[in-house]
Order: sequence, then structure tokens, then C-alpha cells
Amino acid sequence: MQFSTHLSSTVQTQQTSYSVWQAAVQAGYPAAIWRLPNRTDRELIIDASGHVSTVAMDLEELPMGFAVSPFLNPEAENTFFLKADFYWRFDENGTILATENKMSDGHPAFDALFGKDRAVPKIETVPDVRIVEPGDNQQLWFEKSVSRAIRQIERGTFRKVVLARTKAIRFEEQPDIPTLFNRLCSAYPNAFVSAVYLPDLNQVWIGATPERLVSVDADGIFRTVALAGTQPAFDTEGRTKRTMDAPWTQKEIEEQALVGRYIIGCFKKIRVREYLEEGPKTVIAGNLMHLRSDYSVDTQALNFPQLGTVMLRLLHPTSAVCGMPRETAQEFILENEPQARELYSGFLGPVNIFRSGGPETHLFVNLRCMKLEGQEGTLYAGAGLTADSVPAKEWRETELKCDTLLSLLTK
Ligand SMILES: C=C(O[C@@H]1C=C(C(=O)O)C=C[C@H]1O)C(=O)O
Repeated sequence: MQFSTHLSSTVQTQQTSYSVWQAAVQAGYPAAIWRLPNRTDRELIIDASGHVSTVAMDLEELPMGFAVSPFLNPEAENTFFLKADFYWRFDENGTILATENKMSDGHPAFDALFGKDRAVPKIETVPDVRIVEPGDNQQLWFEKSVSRAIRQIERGTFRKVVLARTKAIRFEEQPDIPTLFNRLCSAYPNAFVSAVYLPDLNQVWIGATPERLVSVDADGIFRTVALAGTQPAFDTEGRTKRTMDAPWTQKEIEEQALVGRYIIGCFKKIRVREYLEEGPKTVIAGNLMHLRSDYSVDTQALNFPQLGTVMLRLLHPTSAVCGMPRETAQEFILENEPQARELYSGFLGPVNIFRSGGPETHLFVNLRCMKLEGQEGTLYAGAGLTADSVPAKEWRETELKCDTLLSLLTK
């Protein structure tokens, strides 16, 4: 996976992550920018075909790129994929650290993206937002649906289901995505922060998710997590709580254990016993705390290079965003949620990005995110329901989850 040419130096010196992103969006080329958890460098790719293709998630076959999957995507067979025809790595100030380019200088994308007349004005603002739907009716609907879910759980239809809602917002003018992206990076250093422009859908999805779905690093280490249980990261006086003091109830402990059991069930299906399990421990995710268990497998020691692909197909959607058992929980979601989830609670992230040592893949669950269509934004949030759920508390939890992004929009 080596690249033939580098961007010419004249093009390189003029560029920042800001100008590259703006040029791609202006010229209608699919683009993705992201920052991995606990890293400072940011990466950006552009697909020079001008369109997002749909692929089956076979990590052994896919070229370097960025995958985006809807919630409804059995076996990850129909996943949007942006090829990394142009790739950049930037430091936190937007200065280029590395570039790789698969296109020749004569390719039409070159001129469209980097031609002289493509100088982009720097705006760097996030205009005021207005919340379109205050949500009184929505709260009523949500709480009734929680009660309905509890009745189904008591009847034994499923043990857990994740119910999601949206919050519609309107920006006074089109917001500046690189500025928002940078704000998310600064505010949430341990999140996976990303923004993806999909010209075919005319959408940008931006978010800061705490949930890793599947990673395979350059050394062949596979990782996934069981993340569930939510409480505010701050006490009533607004002070940050200490993770070691976080009080978890039986409901949350059980809810997270179900996700863990689901992951172990996937390992069992493929007869993998050599996994390491750590946790659960309390982790901070912006304004919230969750319970998380970490699972890892050395795919090289196991001589199982396809483990990432196989597990991805089995895991998505996990019971952290769907429920247990998966089929009946998904039926409930489709019958009861008034809005389609689209890419919310799907997965997204870089695929086969070349690092020293080998290609790396890092896919995350698309949570704490917003869909942006022009000036219209849609925030998405869900809550895991069990027999012990309290409807008003679950609504409050979705409000807090929306705040992860909203609090940075209204700064
Ligand atoms: C569904 C969401 O988050 C998931 C659900 C959680 C819960 O129910 O406690 C916690 C973390 C995530 O796995 C969301 O952020 O929308």
C-alpha cells in the first residue's frame, strides 16, 4: 500500500486542514477528517471520484479510506466508503505532517481542489443555533415508548432495547465544520472526533464518540469495548466527579454486563477463547461517565488475520445501541422510533490507514453526533432500557447525550 507521488510542493505549502476541507466541500468531493482518541494529529482524506461508493466491509480487501455505515446494515454488506485518493496528516495547528496522493497532477480533481481560483475565505465561526423542536410532545412520546418497552421486557420479548430520539436545530447561517471539529477535538481529547462530507446525500455528519467498535492496529491487535451505563460527569454543584467515586446502580451494572455478554457470545460463535477482558471500569466521555470493559485479541499470535472483519460483521449493531436479543430489539426500534436513525448508531472510521509498521483500522459507533444539511442540524441520542428503567430519567439521559455536541455549538 505505497503511494506513487506526493502533492507538489506549491500545493502543499498553501494548505491547512481548514483549506483542504473547504476546497473539497466547495468542489463537491467526499471528504473525511478525524482525530483518534488521545492523539493530537488529525487526518483528512478526499475521494477523487466525486462519489461515495458502497462496499462490503472486508478489511483484508479494502484500500485505504474511511467507512461510514448506517444503523441498518446487516453483516456490514452495504457500507459507504470514501477512498483515500488524497491523504493528509496535520498537527493540531493545521500544519501538514505528511501527505500522500494517488492521483496524477493531470487528474481533474487536482485542479478542482487545488487550482489557483480555489482560495477559500477563512470564516471560522459557528453561527447561533435555534432549537426547532422544544420537545414537549417528543418527551411525552419518548416516555410512553419507554413504558411500552418495559412492558415488553416484562413479557420476555427482549431483555434490553436502546430507544433513540432526535433534536432538530437550525443555524442562522451554514456553520463552519473545521471550526466545530477543532472545538470537539479540544473539548473531548479521549473521544474519536470526526466530520464526513457525503455529497451524494448532501450531508455532513460530525461527532465525538466514546465507543470503539472494532480496531486492528499495525501489530494485528484487535480491540473492542462493552460500553453502557450513563451518569453525569459533574455533581450538582458542577464539580467534576472522581471516576472512582461514581455510584452505579444495579440497573446500569446489568445493562453493561449484557453488552459484555453479547461480545463474548460473538467470540464464542467463532470459537475464539484467547481474548483478554479488562474492566468494567468507569470512563469519562465529555459531560458523561460510562462503564466500559475492554476486549483484545492478538490476531497474529492466533494466526487469525480476518478476525477484525469477522467480528465487525457479528458485532454490529451491538446491544449498546440496539438491544438483546438483537432481532426483537431491532423490531421494537423500527416500530417505535418515529425517525430513521440513518447513520446514527452505525459505525465510522479510518480503514487500512498506513502507519509505520502496517495498516490500521479504527471503527467507532456513530454516537454524540449531528447530521448537518445546510443550516439544518439533527442531533441524535439514545438510552439503554431495561426492566428497571424510569421513563423521565431515560429522557434526561438523552438530553445529556445531546448536550455533548450542543454545549459546543452554543458557546
Ligand atoms: C445510545 C447512545 O449511547 C450508548 C448507550 C449508553 C447507555 O444506554 O447508557 C451508553 C453509551 C453508549 O453505548 C447514544 O449516545 O446515543
